[in-house]
Amino acid sequence: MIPRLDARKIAVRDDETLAALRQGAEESGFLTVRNTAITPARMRLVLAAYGAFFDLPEAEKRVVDMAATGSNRGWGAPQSERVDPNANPDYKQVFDCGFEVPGSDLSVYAPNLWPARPEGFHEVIAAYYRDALGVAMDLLRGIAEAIGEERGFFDDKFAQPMALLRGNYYPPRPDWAGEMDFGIAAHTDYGCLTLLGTDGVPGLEVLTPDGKWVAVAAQPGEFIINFGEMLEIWTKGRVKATPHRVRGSAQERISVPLFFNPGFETNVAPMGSGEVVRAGDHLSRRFNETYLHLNKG
Ligand SMILES: O=C(O)CCC(=O)C(=O)O
Ligand SMILES: [Fe+2]
Repeated sequence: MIPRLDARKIAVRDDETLAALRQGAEESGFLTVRNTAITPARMRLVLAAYGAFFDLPEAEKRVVDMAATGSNRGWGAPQSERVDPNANPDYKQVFDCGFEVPGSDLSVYAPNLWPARPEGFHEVIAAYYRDALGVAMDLLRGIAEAIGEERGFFDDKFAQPMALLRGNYYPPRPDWAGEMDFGIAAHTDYGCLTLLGTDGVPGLEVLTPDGKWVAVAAQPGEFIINFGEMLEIWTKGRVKATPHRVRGSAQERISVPLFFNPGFETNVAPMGSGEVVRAGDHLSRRFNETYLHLNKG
């Protein structure tokens, strides 16, 4: 149901692989990709860096708490985000970093907040951010082709991507957790494409068209790819933004999504509609709805 692809075959435009890529984008809204430029060993290093950060005493994480800022850079405490208004705030913790545009007063391009420890965290994560952007862009070129656009259709729109890299830490599912409590509650991602690395522990569940939640797992080095609201709007519903969630289990878990979003001014209105929906407005609205410290309502 969820296509499992080889990035090397996407690169050489293997017909069968491109057909599976299209099917993943247009039907389930999820697929997996292995053999990208990011090796399993590299991914384990990144997961270990996030793990060491989340292990720090809370007081140290508070130094880079995004709640003290007007943007989403740094640490997000448990219950700091509510992605589903019908569920309780998520029990996960996060660390977010993103694309910086020096001098910009847009919060989506705000400066990153880096913790002093663990040693090497900034270097490991920033280097991964850079390389993951390249992998995501390559996948998006494949998607452009799969939906009948020029291969370079998205290139200029992603020159200053509002790309957000997140480390998610899910502790073992708390014993107080009830029906309305999730590691991350049901949601669709807000942007275009999400490149998700995980430590291999199961937990992600994806909603199928017939209303069933199915588990999707991948080992470090294999990525789960899904698509977000902007790309669904932009492609007139051709590419699917599929709901997903993590309830959590007795095993702790780390996942690392890169949310790959175009530049602020990019028009993501349905292609050819003549309407205007600025990517930055959509993303800012969704951030304001879901991060409790940005919630003005
Ligand atoms: O942890 C996962 O597998 C999914 C995380 C997720 O959906 C998100 O951060 O948007
Ligand atoms: Fe998500």
